[in-house]
Amino acid sequence: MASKKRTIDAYFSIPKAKKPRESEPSFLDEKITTPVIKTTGSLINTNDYTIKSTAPTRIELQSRSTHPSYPFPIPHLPNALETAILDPPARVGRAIADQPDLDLLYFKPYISQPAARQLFEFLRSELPFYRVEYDIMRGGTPTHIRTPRWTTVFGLDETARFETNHFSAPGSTPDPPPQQGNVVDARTGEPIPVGMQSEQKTQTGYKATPRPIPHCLDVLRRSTEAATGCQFNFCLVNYYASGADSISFHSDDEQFLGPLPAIASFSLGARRDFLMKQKPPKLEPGQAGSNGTPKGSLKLPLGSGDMVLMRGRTQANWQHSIPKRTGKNEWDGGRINITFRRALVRGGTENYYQYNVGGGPVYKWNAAAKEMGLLIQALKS
Ligand SMILES: O=C(O)CCC(=O)C(=O)O
Ligand SMILES: [Fe+2]
Repeated sequence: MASKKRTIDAYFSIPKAKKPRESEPSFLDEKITTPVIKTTGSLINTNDYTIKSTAPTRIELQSRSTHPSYPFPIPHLPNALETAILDPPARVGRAIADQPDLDLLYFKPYISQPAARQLFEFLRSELPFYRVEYDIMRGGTPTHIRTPRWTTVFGLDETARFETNHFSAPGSTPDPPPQQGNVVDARTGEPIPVGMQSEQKTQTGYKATPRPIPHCLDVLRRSTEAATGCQFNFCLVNYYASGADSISFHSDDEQFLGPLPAIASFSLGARRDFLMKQKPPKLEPGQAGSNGTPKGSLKLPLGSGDMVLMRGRTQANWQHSIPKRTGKNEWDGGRINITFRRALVRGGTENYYQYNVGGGPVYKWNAAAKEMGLLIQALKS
């Protein structure tokens, strides 16, 4: 999925919504069953993610990230977990660069096992999730795609920032991020409208309604920046409820990330295989024959707490995927993937919200039913 060549002007304007990442035929996507929506189950947060010895105090529970763009407030991490995450990585990263254009740094693990388990339970319980659907043309045929995993996203590209008012709530953790408000131009500080409907209006504002990275994920973002020397302004979260959830081969090579993007990718929960394969070599114009067979490949069985930094020429030359798992491996208790990225221009913000939040309903983990439930129905019950 190499990006098409674009002019500089096009590069700095809002691109048309890019490609969906899924390349499975639609019948595969349709096989993903709609989650059974429980109207009786309560979605009130029971904090079932806590490990007994580090149960949050009442004060900790009062500390939450709030923002008009959030469907509900998102609690801060329990103090002990926050401290564990702010510690330097449990192991130094191992460079993997033994194949052409491959440049990885593999922390195995980055987060210790108990902290990774607790973070998994916390994020699954506390974040809003979406099952995004969209229509595309595939080989000339209109195709409906149902993203085969749960997704959510937070962040804003480099051209803008969230206005800060430096208010910190009583009982907040020692180093709270300032309360974050309106979206403003990074250079001028002028307010930028969000949630714009018409194409014309999106020249001045965002179609998307960007969400600030909540404190619980910002702690990990800051730790990752310190450990890698890279900067990140976006946080994408995938939840693979079982082996039936997946992500097909793709590259995160969008132009809005710039030419050599660094992407930090965390795994929490069940172990899943992360497959990488080299892109087929490009043909010179006029060159006859097939594209040739890509030679390079790699399999990393990512465990809870592991982090892979993909950098340099990796996205330009390699694809990656989390394939489905069937049979006895299918019911694995679930896996969360968190990626930190740096989007340079507005097109990145529009793309990420379109494909990771979309226009459908909000879901939240239902601890009693042990599945995602529709938020709106749970609140009514
Ligand atoms: O779940 C993973 O490890 C990979 C996720 C991924 O490739 C993506 O979100 O772009
Ligand atoms: Fe990816």
